[in-house]
Formats: sequence, C-alpha cells, structure tokens
Amino acid sequence: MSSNRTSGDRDARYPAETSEQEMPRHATTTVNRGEAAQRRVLLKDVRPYGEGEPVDLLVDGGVIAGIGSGLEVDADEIVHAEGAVVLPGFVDLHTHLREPGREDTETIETGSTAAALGGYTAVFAMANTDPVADNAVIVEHVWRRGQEVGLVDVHPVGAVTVGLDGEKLAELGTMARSGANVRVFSDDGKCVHDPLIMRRALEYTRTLGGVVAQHAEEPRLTVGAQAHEGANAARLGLAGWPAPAEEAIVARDCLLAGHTGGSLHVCHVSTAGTAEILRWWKSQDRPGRVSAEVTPHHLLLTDDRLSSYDPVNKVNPPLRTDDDVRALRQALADGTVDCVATDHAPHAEQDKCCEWSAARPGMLGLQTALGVVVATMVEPGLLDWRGVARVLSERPAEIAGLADQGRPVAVGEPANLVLVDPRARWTVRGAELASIAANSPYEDMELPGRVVATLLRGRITAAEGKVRR
Ligand SMILES: NC(=O)N[C@@H](CC(=O)O)C(=O)O
Ligand SMILES: [Zn+2]
Ligand SMILES: [Zn+2]
Repeated sequence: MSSNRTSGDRDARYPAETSEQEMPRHATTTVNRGEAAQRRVLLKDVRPYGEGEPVDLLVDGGVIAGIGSGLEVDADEIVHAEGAVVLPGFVDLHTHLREPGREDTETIETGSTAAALGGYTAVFAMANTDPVADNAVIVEHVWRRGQEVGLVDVHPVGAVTVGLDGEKLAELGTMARSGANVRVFSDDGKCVHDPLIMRRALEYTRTLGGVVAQHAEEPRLTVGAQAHEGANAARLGLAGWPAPAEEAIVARDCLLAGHTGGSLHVCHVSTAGTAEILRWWKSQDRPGRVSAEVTPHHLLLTDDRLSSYDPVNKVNPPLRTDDDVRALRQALADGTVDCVATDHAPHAEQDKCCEWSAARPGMLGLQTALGVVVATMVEPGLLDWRGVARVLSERPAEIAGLADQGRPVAVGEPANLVLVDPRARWTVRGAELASIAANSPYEDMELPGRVVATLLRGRITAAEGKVRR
C-alpha cells in the first residue's frame, strides 16, 4: 500500500490559498456563506468517539485546529451539535454508481449526494459500469467527475480483467499510474474464478501497491442461482446459491494471497463458513494481507425475507440464515471481518419490480448503512463508537491505502468528519433517499442514529439532511 498517498497528489482539492484569508470573519450561528468563506467551522458540544463530556472542535483550513471546552473563536460557521458523536468520515470500499452507462439509476452526482448524507467522505466506485472501468480513460472520468461534484472523494475501482470477462488482465499499471491513481481492483459482479488469473492479479497488484477485491462466487456452483440454498428457497422452488460457492473461493484466494504476498480483500462476506475460514487464515503464522468486508444487509436481513417474493430482497450473495447473521456480527466485532461496506447497488424499477428470476440483484445502502450498523452492532453491545469508527472508516481507509481518511479525531488531522446523533431515530422511505433508484430493503423500517453533518476537508458537505455544493 502506498502509505503516503493523499488525494492531494492528484487534482486540486482546495481552492488555492487566496483572499479568503482576508475576508472578515463573523461569529454567527449556522450561516452558510459558501465554500470560500467556510474556512473556520466550530463544532460546539461534540463527543469524539462518543466518549467523555461534550467539547468544542475547531476546523480551520481543512484540518482539526483545536479541541477543548468552551473554545471562544471567531468562526465562519458554528454548528450546535448538542452532544453529537464525532467520528472520522466513513469510507465505503464497495459502491456501485452506474456512471457511465446506467445514469437512469444513479450518477456520480446522485451517488455522491447519498454518500455525503450517509456520513461518507470517500467511496470506491465499482468497475462494473457500461463501458467497464478497465482502462485509464474511464477511471479518470470517474475520479474527475467526483471531484467536480465535490461532496465525497469518488475513487474508481479498476477492473481486474478486460470487460470483466475473466480472461485477460486489464491494464492495471496504466490505471494505477493514471490521474485516478487506482489502487483497488475488482471484477465485482463477477468472480475472478480462474485461479491462474487471480494469482497473476495478486502478483501484479502487489508491485503496484494495490489490492484485489474479490467477489467470491464459484460460477460453476451458482449456475441459475436465485437465492440462498436452504429450506426457504426449496419451498419457493428457487434455484439455490450454496454457501460453499463463496467459501471455496475465499479459501483458495487466502492460499494464493499467502503464496504471492499479494493483498486480497474479500467482498460482501455472507456465510458463517467464510467467517470461519478467515478466522483460521488470520490465525496462521504468515497470513499475508487478507481483509474482508460485510454489508449492512447481511448483518440484518435473512432469507426469511424470501416469503414475500419481493425482488427488493434479491441480492448477490444472497441473504442467508439467522446463524450466518449471528456469525457475521461476531466476526465483525472481533475483527475477523475488518469492515462494513455497503455494496450500494441501485437498480431501475423495471429491473426490480418484476418476477423474481428476471430481477437484478442488489440493494441501496449508502444512507442506511450507519443506522443498520447501530441497530445490529451498537445497540446489542457488540461495538462501541470507537468500533464504529474502526469498521466504517479506519480499516477501509487502511485497506485502500488512503492516507487522509480514517484518521484520528485529533488536532492536526484532516477534518474528514461525521457527526452522528445517537438518539435520533428515523424512518426509511426509498423515494426520499437521494439515489435515483429506490430499491431499499428497509422501506418503512425505523433506524437508529442520524447523520447530523458531514465534513470533507473542513467543508460541510451535508447538514440537516441536505447537501451543500
Ligand atoms: N450485489 C449485487 O447484488 N449486485 C451488484 C454486483 C455485486 O456486488 O456483485 C450490482 O452491481 O448490482
Ligand atoms: Zn459482488
Ligand atoms: Zn457489488
């Protein structure tokens, strides 16, 4: 991993130091005077990591300039946070933004909006777009468009193989050296199933300081699969997606990562067996660099949802059993699974509101991830707020090699931050989410934990449920 990697290596991120410095400052209450004026933001009464008495946190010039009680400073904006928990901004290693190709379901702009509202300051946009992000032109477009929108850093994921076809390695080096500085490579949506291609990908990305994010699904075991292979699928006559189709690939890839010294990241872990394999592998003397993510939906939902026959619940890998959910929560709590990634997968109404077998797999996740993590991990006592920072921000930033994300809430650190009201509860309405698509499996569900504000390099990108461009 390139440890010195900051997004600032690439494009301009702040407007250059200009006359902002001379602009008059006013101590005001929540007045937004645009980015140029937002140099100093005072967050009043915040609790870093939800610990201790509320303090004030001053953000100046994109970094945390002071933390203390009763800071009396001249700020451009004051946010009265009323005891909100402050954490490093969330980092999503697994987002589908559908641009280019399916802008009718999500664009970089609408996806960035959903991300900022969900508390994210960086997302990784998967390569299964149309055309596929398997070359420098596409990845540079995604990176630049994300910077233009300016709500969240959109890091393009580069495809491992040309056209996601699994046959020929894409030009990984060209993407790595491009303006998008790609470090995460994935054929997500499809598995890099050929073991020799996977081996070469691990070897090659190692020399680039990158990581291969694997969608673990042995395709020969999931031909025609529609739902988790178990009693519920059998009852409904749906072809089964057996747990070993995931587990066999994860075991194989751990061995390959160990052998090559390459970095493997396992996408959307969904079974108790996969958690066991990862736990065993990580307990070896030389496990190399293997990391894993779990999605919010696999932490909360089970294949009991199949009975409704509503394809909003169709996702890949499929929703599994209660036992799997329990094992995944435990694995996330003990670090066997490193982090939470949304696998935010917007789909058009016509691709979801149709018969089950014709429906596309995938569900929205960016704006509901925090709520689901609070409901499944914080409320049952499996994680505290430091743990939330670890799984939603620190570990994903480390895995992707982002130097300026997932940093401590401390003076001198970059002000990529999220403020969370731990007491607030809200009801999910798919149509009210920022995504163009509305395929949320949490419709009408009440979720705990609300994002009060998100700051990207010291600038408020979202506050009170609205983004600021
Ligand atoms: N998760 C899904 O069910 N769908 C994803 C692809 C993927 O993550 O495998 C998509 O692109 O729609
Ligand atoms: Zn996938
Ligand atoms: Zn995905």
